Amino acid sequence: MSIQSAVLGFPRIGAKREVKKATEAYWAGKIQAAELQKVAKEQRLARWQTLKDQGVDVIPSGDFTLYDHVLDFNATFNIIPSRFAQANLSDLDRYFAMGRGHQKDGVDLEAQEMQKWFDSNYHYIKSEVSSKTEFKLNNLKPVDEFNEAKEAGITTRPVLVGPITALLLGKAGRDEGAGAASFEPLSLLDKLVPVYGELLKKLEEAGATEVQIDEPSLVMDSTADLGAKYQSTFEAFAKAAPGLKITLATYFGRLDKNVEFVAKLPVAALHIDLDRASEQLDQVIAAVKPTSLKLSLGLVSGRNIWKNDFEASLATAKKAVDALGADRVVVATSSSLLHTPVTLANESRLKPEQKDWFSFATEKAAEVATLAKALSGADVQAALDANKQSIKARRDFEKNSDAAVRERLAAVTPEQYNRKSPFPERLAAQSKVYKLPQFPTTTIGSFPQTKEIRLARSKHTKGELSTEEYEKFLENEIKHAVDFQEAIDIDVLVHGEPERNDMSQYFGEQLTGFVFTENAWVQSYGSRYVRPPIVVSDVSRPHPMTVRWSSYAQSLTKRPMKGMLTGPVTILNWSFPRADVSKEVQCKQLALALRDEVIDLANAGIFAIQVDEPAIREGLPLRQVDWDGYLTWAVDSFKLATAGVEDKTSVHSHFCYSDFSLIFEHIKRLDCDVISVEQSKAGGRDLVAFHEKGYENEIGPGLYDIHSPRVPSVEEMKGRLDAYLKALPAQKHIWVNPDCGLKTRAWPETEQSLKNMVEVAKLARAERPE
Ligand SMILES: Nc1nc2c(c(=O)[nH]1)N[C@@H](CNc1ccc(C(=O)N[C@@H](CCC(=O)N[C@@H](CCC(=O)N[C@@H](CCC(=O)O)C(=O)O)C(=O)O)C(=O)O)cc1)CN2
Ligand code: MET
Ligand SMILES: [Zn+2]
Repeated sequence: MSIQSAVLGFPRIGAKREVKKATEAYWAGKIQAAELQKVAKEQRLARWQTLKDQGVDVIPSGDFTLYDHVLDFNATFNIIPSRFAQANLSDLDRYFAMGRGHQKDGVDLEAQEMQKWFDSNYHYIKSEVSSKTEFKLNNLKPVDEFNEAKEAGITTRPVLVGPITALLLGKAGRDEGAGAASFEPLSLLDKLVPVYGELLKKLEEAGATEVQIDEPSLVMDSTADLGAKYQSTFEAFAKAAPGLKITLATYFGRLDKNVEFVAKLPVAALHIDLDRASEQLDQVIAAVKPTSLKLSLGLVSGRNIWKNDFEASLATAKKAVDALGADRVVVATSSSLLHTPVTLANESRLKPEQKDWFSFATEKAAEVATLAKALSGADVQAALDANKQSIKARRDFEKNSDAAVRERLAAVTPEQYNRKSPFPERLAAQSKVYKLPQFPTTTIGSFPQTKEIRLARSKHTKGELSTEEYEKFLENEIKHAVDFQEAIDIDVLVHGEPERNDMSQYFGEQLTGFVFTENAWVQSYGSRYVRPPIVVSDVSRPHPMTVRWSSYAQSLTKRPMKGMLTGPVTILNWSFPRADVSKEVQCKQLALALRDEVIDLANAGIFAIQVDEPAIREGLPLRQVDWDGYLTWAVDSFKLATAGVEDKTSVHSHFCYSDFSLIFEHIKRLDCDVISVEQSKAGGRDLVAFHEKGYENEIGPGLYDIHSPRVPSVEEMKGRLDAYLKALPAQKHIWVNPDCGLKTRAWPETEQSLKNMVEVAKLARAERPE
């Protein structure tokens, strides 16, 4: 009996970022839709061929996307808010408009809200549903892509977002009007299921024998009471397409008690994540044993880049084989591989001994295939031996540690976690340094990362531009940003971050203990990708990282300059962490490195220092019982990084991606002088908690969405500010700022948007004199 290997999903960006380049060229009007579709097709074929070449048995289809797979789901099932449905746009432009907004030829559409995909740095587009949503098959993308693969000679397993997860991830849209606050997206399940069943039927008719339905929500507390809904849903699917074998995929965490109802569902196989939650294996085996379910073992991580330890994986798999029999076991990736880079093959600068520690998506596909072959009794001894050697070499390296870093961390005292005085005293001390107006205006840090900036950096990396020339270039950029902010009358300035390729990678590149890559891009949202640095050993700061740029910027102006750092939790969450040391230790090592930087900035005369922690919320464990453990070390790390300065220095932080109400007490414990939060798409939803819990420190709720090129009008932002003021009636100190940094924007829209924003602050000051 041979055991099958399966890959749950593969990166869709292309090994050389082909999809980014083509979509951006299309948006810029440089290529036509047909050219874009041609690139998309080439990429789909290349992905299938890669997986086939690596020896994978079960190859996914339908997981390719030009923007986001949840947006694809919405387009297929006609979850299209009326403002998009009514717009005079092609289907493709309507699709992109839903993801990124549209402002052209008199059409002005705000993008839909983005949200983090579970605990990852991937963002999906949040569906807007309402009682007016009419599910129907608006397109047949999953069937078309299945057919496309079939024509290329590859039989695939189509992948679909599960209906319950899809609805749980959505929200009541504007079309619901006044009833939106009480509208439950899940109430639409009964209407969605028959249409979903129709799609399954069409896949079956097209010749599919299997389908993968992703229900990652099953690893969250929110599904504990949904057993009956899952049961009726999957019963309906079994009826709609009786010939289709369904693999119900769960990932990113453990099923816990949900496994009791999940094991009874009328599906063919259950997939579990043994990378994130290996502890669930015994419980799951016990639950599925009496049934006829197959168990798909998620052994090869879809979330990190470490080479799989074959010996450990095979031991785990044997446990399942012994309990269930070989015919009921599948070996798979833990989740889709979209969170990992495409291939190690394009990394030429990693030292060979380091390269040998890693596996990216293509290499992971080969790992799954090898594991399945090993379990099926095929002769893969050479591969097993090579793997054993690599793992041993890594373990040997991991024995090294930096004594100075370890000793410093061990010697940290409780006082080092806290500012010297409480907020009101700090505020008094800070007001003596700079007297800011009411509704002070600021931005979140970055200004447009133009083509010129990227080109200069790329030339500098390649040695075509000297360090002196590059730094002169950056100074000019900073000067331009400072002059602009003064000209439009911003109160607290930033230097604009032109020197950074990415807010976490930039720090990773300057700290000891990280390695970084050349082409290892991972999709963050739409056409925006990141190259997460990799933590391989103890972390320390060999030299100041940002002081030079902030000091230069401050030298250009009398207005207060805000220094700009990425916080320890965010650097860690946006890196690939090492696996041999706890995240807490890695985070606190980062915190100590940043603490020195914060103190250096203050000593250089920087008045305000913003330490961004946009990823603190995303790293929140998926099960609530695990929250306190994480939040304790995460918040402590931020405090350790920031509390070393005197009262007169203003510590800011910034958070994007809403839903802070859940972790509000911990946000409070950060004890920032000022925090800015993304809020424009959430319409003030998160501010309720700040009011109800009596938050006293200063807040800057974002006035406009920066992910979209559209320019918000004064009226629009003034309306938003008024709504925020209503939600925060007792709050004395409200800042006026955008939702997030402006790096993905171009200058023309940035100039106009910020001018409008300053106008809004001035209107508000006139209405509420001090
Ligand atoms: N890590 C991370 N996660 C995050 C964020 C973030 O800023 N960083 N922000 C939130 C939203 N996510 C985002 C993710 C990426 C980008 C983004 O702008 N990415 C850039 C790449 C940034 C980068 O690393 N740029 C490098 C390399 C740029 C490049 O493509 N260079 C060219 C050469 C220059 C040229 O000719 O243009 C090349 O290599 O071919 C640089 O500036 O140096 C992109 O996709 O375009 C923005 C937001 C949440 N998660
Ligand atoms: C994703 S949070 C971004 C914060 C950063 N300071 C910026 O302005 O780009
Ligand atoms: Zn942000």
